[in-house]
Amino acid sequence: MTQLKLCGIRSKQDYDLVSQYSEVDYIGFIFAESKRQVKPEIVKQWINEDSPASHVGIFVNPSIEEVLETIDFAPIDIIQLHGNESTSFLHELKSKTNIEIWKALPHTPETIGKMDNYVDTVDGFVIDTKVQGQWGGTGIRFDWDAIPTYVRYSQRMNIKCLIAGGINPSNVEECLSYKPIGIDLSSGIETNENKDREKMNGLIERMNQYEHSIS
Ligand SMILES: O=C(O)c1ccccc1N[C@@H]1O[C@H](COP(=O)(O)O)[C@@H](O)[C@H]1O
Repeated sequence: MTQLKLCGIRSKQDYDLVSQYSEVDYIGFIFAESKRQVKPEIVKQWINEDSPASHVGIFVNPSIEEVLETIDFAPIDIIQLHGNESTSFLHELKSKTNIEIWKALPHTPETIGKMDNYVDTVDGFVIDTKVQGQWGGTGIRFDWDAIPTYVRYSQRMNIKCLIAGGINPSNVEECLSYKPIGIDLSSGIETNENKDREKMNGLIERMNQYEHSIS
């Protein structure tokens, strides 16, 4: 089954809702400046450490100290970097944390070249839509005809790659038809800034329907 990451958890209620679905592989928290920003000491109170899902912390151009302080508080399994972080920063971060690091990159004609720069340093990629002045969580999709290129690259390099940006219950089957390794959603499962049970049910139902239709 396609890997599933749900991101931008803002409350215990959001966390408990998304944790109910066995299909969820990753649960993400935004520690960067955003309407979805959460504090590590609060996140620590929400996380169930026995959860089968991995917990992902999202940062944008953080300092090493900021990441270390955050993961000291909150039991985070994966660091996702959504800014302009350099490979030397990533090396240093890896040596100081020794946990999985994913690099988020905006989809552009140059993205594969950028992945080449990072591939030996990171454990995974997230490809998101490029939106001027925003780092992520935009609810806007990119041209999904590009997905197979990212899939081929990540299979060749044996590295994880999730597709993000504007995926929602209404278009998830179309997205899955491009055969991504994993998908990452935030806005698409929200209503009035909360994760929405109906949208979650719709998402999982359609993902399961798609999987059955190809099996
Ligand atoms: O969601 C945010 O507020 C956010 C802020 C800063 C960096 C990344 C952010 N979210 C990431 O965006 C995609 C999901 O986007 P969408 O809302 O589904 O279009 C995902 O990678 C989040 O980690």
